[in-house]
Amino acid sequence: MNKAGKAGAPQRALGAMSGTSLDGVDAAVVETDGRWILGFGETGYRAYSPEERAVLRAALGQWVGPQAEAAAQVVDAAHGDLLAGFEGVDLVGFHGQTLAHEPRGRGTCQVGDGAALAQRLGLPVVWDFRSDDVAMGGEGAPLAPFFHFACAKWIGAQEPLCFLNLGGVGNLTYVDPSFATPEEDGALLAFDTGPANAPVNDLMQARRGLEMDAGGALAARGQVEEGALELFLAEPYFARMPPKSLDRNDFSEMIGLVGELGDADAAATLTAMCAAGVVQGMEHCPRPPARMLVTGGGRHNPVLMEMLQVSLDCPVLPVEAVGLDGDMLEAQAFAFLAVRVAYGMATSCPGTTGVRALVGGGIVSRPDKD
Ligand SMILES: Nc1ncnc2c1ncn2[C@@H]1O[C@H](COP(=O)(O)OP(=O)(O)OP(=O)(O)O)[C@@H](O)[C@H]1O
Ligand SMILES: CC(=O)N[C@H]1[C@@H]2OC[C@@H](O2)[C@@H](O)[C@@H]1O[C@H](C)C(=O)O
Repeated sequence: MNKAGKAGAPQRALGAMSGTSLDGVDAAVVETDGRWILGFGETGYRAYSPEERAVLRAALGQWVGPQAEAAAQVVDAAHGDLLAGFEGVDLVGFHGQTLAHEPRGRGTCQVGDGAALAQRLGLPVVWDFRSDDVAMGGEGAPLAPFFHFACAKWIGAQEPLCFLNLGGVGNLTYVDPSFATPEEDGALLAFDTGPANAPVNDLMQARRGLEMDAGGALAARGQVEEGALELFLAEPYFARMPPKSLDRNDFSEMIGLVGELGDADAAATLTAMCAAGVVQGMEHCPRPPARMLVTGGGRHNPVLMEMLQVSLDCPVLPVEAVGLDGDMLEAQAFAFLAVRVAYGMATSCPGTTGVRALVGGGIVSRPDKD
């Protein structure tokens, strides 16, 4: 891998992400030369059916075997359906679905066959973005930070700022836009903040048979149990210096901390845990950011957004405040990263994943000509 690769001709890249909440596949087009965002294009979404979701859920934590293979088939079919509907695309960035993530142990596992997708779409497909980073001593996640750097430039940011993604897991990127490139030491710091929506979703599923606490309505009626919150923050993960990353189910026992509480208090406490992980994480930022731009489904939860706002000294805003699309930022990130991989440019650095040196992960699969 030539990590010193340079930006090239503009490409229209289509990125696709199947996130930890297992709701469906997001896809989005980005025009980029690998360094700058030149424009945003069409977006799309393909929800998983309840049956497909059950197959994916059953495979979480599986590295190989029939359940992982069944999950891979679901992922391949859903991506094939969704991505075939896009036109005028030069290449595809295919994240796949993370089933297991243990960067200091067995590695990282995203299912989905990029070579088969390249045949089906008749386009080059970049995939397996995380493995090289892990092999080089990195966390393999988060990978969106290089795209966040480009977003900061796109919106004309002059002051350091944070991007916060609140999906199943939370991840934070501190960007200093005074640097010219994301690879420079100090331009980026990134890490997973802790569980975000996953524990609340699990609670809603277990107690009410619902997917989520829509609008934070249940949490809004509850009281935060401070003792449980303290126990949560005593987890060694929070004292670890970043970069650091999590698997979706790393904090699944959190639900046990609220086991004795009523539904509303339990929802309020799990929501507060998500916010507290972020607030704790902010201590690692080299300078206070001028604003925090929030992406991912958690930005739709006003209780969570308010908990963040009261604890942080900067404005906490959905990314829509600066004209970005908070439902598509991750898919756009993998479009952008695909072009960087194609041009031999780095996709992570010591500040984003803790990798030893700059690394450009990813496999490029091209369709057969005949
Ligand atoms: N209106 C809403 N009210 C409350 N919570 C919401 C709302 N909309 C979405 N969410 C939360 O956001 C979650 C989905 O977030 P998102 O789509 O960003 O996850 P993801 O991309 O799968 O996760 P990750 O970024 O961890 O891979 C839902 O499962 C839910 O918990
Ligand atoms: C191993 C893995 O798939 N991690 C995801 C997950 O979902 C959110 C958080 O945990 C982040 O670390 C990462 O995704 C984003 C897109 C990233 O790599 O930047």
